[in-house]
Amino acid sequence: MTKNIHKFGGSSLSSAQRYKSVAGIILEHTQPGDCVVVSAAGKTTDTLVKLWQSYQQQDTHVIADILLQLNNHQIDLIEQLLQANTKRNALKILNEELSTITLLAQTGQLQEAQLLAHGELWSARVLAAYLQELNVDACVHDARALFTLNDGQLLHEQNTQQCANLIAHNKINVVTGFIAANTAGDTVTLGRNGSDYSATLLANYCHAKQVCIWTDTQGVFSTDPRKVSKAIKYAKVCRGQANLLARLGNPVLHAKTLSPLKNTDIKLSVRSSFDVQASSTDIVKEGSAKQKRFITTLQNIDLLIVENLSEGDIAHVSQLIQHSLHHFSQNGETYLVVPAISTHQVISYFEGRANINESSLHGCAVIAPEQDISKLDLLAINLLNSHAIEPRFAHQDSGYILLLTDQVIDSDILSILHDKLINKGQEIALIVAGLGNVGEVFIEQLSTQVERLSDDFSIKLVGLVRSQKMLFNPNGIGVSQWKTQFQLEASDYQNQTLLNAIDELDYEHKVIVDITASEKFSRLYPDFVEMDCHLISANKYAGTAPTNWYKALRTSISERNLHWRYNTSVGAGLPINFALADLQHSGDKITRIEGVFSGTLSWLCSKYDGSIIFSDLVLEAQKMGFTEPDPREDLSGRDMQRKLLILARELGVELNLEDISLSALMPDELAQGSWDDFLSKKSQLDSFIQEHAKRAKAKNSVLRYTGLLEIAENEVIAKVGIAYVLQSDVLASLTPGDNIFVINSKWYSDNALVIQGPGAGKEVTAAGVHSDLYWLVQNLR
Ligand SMILES: NC(=O)C1=CN([C@@H]2O[C@H](COP(=O)(O)OP(=O)(O)OC[C@H]3O[C@@H](n4cnc5c(N)ncnc54)[C@H](OP(=O)(O)O)[C@@H]3O)[C@@H](O)[C@H]2O)C=CC1
Ligand SMILES: N[C@@H](CC=O)C(=O)O
Repeated sequence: MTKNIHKFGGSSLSSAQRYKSVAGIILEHTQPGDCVVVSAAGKTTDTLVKLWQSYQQQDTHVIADILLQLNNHQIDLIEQLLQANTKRNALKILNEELSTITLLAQTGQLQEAQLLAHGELWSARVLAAYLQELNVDACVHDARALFTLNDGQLLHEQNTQQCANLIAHNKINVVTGFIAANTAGDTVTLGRNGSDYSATLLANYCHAKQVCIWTDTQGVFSTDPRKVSKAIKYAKVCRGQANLLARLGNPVLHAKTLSPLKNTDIKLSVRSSFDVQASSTDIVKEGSAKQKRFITTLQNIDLLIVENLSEGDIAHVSQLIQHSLHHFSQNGETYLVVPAISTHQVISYFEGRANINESSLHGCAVIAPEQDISKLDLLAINLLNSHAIEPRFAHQDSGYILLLTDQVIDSDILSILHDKLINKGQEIALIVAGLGNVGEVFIEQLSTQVERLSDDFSIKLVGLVRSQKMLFNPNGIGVSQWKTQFQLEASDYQNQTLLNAIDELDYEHKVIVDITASEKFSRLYPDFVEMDCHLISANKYAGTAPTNWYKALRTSISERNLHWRYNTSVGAGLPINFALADLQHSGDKITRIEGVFSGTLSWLCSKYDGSIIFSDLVLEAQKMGFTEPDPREDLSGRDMQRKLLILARELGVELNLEDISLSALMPDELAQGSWDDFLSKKSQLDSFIQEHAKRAKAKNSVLRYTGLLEIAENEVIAKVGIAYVLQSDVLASLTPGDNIFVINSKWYSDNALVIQGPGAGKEVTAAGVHSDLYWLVQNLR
C-alpha cells in the first residue's frame, strides 16, 4: 500500500552530490510502495524553455549551445552517479533522445510540452538507476501513463485506476513530476511548480497518508526568512491560511498544490532536503492548528476589475499564466490581482470582461486570525504612513489585509512591519527540566515574569521534567498548582515521549530551560534544536562537551536563528557572560581572567577555620542548595574546570576539558564509588584539608580554590586548583559563597575589571535563569 509520497524539486537535484543526498533521504524515509516524485534537475526546465524559444526563432547557434549544455549536464550526472552497464545504457538513451529532439524539430513535429517533459524523465531515470545501484528496489514511472486530462480537466476516476494498476506496492516508485497526457496521448504539463501538484494528485489517487515536499527552505515562515531574520517558522499551518498565502505572494506552496487534498485526511509537510534534521511545517486540516500571523510582499502587480468572474476562469487563467491568482470583492466590484507581466494575456482571455483598475503596484498582505484583522489593518496603515508610504489601494477581508502601494516594501520596512504586526501576541511554550533546588524557585518566580512579559508574548509552561517523571500539557500547566498537578498527573519519563510531545506543540516559539545537572539530558540538545527550540541552560554539560559536538550544536542553533543562553552556568546570577560578550562586541580583547568561580568552594574555604570539621561544612553547603547534586563534582574541581571552559569558549578559545589542568580539593580516592562510600571515608577528606590549611598557615596564607585563564598570542594557560593566598589578598577576605572574576583586557590592563558577588544559591541562580529568559524574549520581539 502507498503510504507516503515524497517530492524533490529541482534545487534538491541540482548536482550529483544533491542526488546522493536525496538517495540518502529516500533510504532513510521511505518504504516499499512509497512514491518519489521528481522535478527536472536544477535549472533544466528553464534551459528547455530557452531551447523551445530558440527553435521558434530558428536560432541555430543558440540551439546548438543549449543542446550541448543539456547534454553535458546529463552526462556529468550519469558519469558521477552510475556505473558499468547502467551508465552505458543511460548515455545511449540520452544520446538517442537528443537526436530525436533534433529530428522532430527539423521536421516541425516537436511539441513544447513533449520537449519540456525530458527534464523530469531524465531526473526520474537517473535517480531510479542510482537507487538500484544502492540495492534499492526502485522503478520509474512516466506520469503520462498515470495522469490523463481531457480538455484540460483531470480524469480523476481513470487516473485513480491507472495509479492502482501501475504503482508497485513492493518497490520505491520514482515518478516524473510536472507532466501528464491528454486523451490523444500527447504530452501536457501541469504548469510551473507542477511537480508539487503531481505529488498531491498522486497522494489523492493512491489514497496516501502523507505528502512530503522536500525543498530548499525549512518550511513555512511568518515572512520571507531571507529578508527578515526574525521570521518565525511555524510547525503547523492550516490549509485555508496556506492557500491564502499561496495566492498572496508566498512562493513556498502553490494554491493548486493544495487542491487535491481538499476533503481528505492527507497530511502535507514541507521539509528541507538540505537540512534533513530540521523539523518540518505541516499543512493541516482547518481546526487542527491555531491560526497564525503572516506577512507577504507583492511586487509588480496590476489590479483588474473583472465582470462575472467564475472559479473556472480562475483555474483557466492560473493555468494560462502559470501563477496562483487572488480575487476579492469590494463595493460591488470583483478584483483580480495579476502579475503585471501577465496582464496582457489575462485581459485577452477575458475578452472585454476585464479592465485595469490600478497598475504598477507593489505592497504587502497580512494574514492573521479573523479577530485580529481590524486592529492590524489600522496598525499596518499607520506604520506605512510613518515611513511615507500611502497605500494606493487597501482591502480588508476575512483573515487578511491587502495594502497595495507605489513603493516596493523593502526588507527594512518588512522587518518593521513584521516586528510590530506579526511578532506580537505570539505564544511561547516553556519546558522546564530539573525541579530541584534551582528549578523549584524558578517556577515559583515564573508567574510574576509571565505577567511582566505579557504585553508582547503569552508564555505558557507546558512541560515539567524530572529524572524519572514528566508532566506535559500543550495547553499549559497551572504555574501556581504545578506541584500538585505533577504529583497527580506526571507520567514516566522517556526521551522519545518528551521529544514527540515537543514536536507536536503548535507554538510560535519553544524554549527548553535545562536546570538539571544531567549530561544525559544535555545530549538531547541537538534534537531540541532540530525542533526549533531555544535553549536556556544552568546545566554546564552541553557548554563543556567535546569541541566537535559543541561546535555542531552552535552551528545548528545559528542556522535556525535560535538562541542559547547559559549565563548561570558560570557565576550563578552574576552577569559574567553578559559582561564578556559586551566587552568583546565593543572591540575589547580579554587577556586574563582569574578568581574564584565556585560558590561552594568559596563558601567552604572561607568558612573553614578548623572549628567545624570540613566534611560537615560540605553537608551544610549541600543542604543550602549550593553544591552540585553530588558535591564531589565541586570538590574534585571538575565543576570549576567546566566553568573555566565555558568562559574560554565565550572568548573564542578552542579548548576541551582535558586542556585545563586541575588539582582536586579532596583525595583522588574519594572520587570513586557512591555518595555513601564517600560518607564512610569522609575523614580522609578532613585530614586532607587539615594538612593543606596547616601548610597555608605556615606561609601566612589561607586555603582557597582558584582558577586562571590567560590568553597570550601563542599560548593559553588554563588551570584550576588549590591556592594558598596571603591574608592581605582580596581572595582571603571574600564573603563566603562569593565568586570573584578579575578581568584584564586591552581596556582594563593595569586596573582590572572586577565582578564579584554570590556565586551559588537557589534564589540568585533562579533569578539568573529568569534574566536569560527575559533576554531571550526581548530578542524575539
Ligand atoms: N545550585 C546552585 O547554586 C547553582 C546551580 N547551577 C546549576 O543548576 C543545575 C541544577 O542545580 P540544582 O537545582 O542545585 O540541582 P538539584 O540536584 O537540586 O536538581 C536537579 C534536578 O534535575 C533533575 N534531573 C536529573 N537528571 C535528569 C534527567 N536526566 N532528565 C531530567 N531531569 C533530570 C532532577 O530530577 P529528580 O528531581 O528526579 O532528582 C532534579 O529535579 C545544575 O546544573 C547546577 O550546576 C548553576 C548555578 C548555581
Ligand atoms: N556547585 C556550583 C553551583 C553552581 O554552578 C558552585 O558552587 O559554584
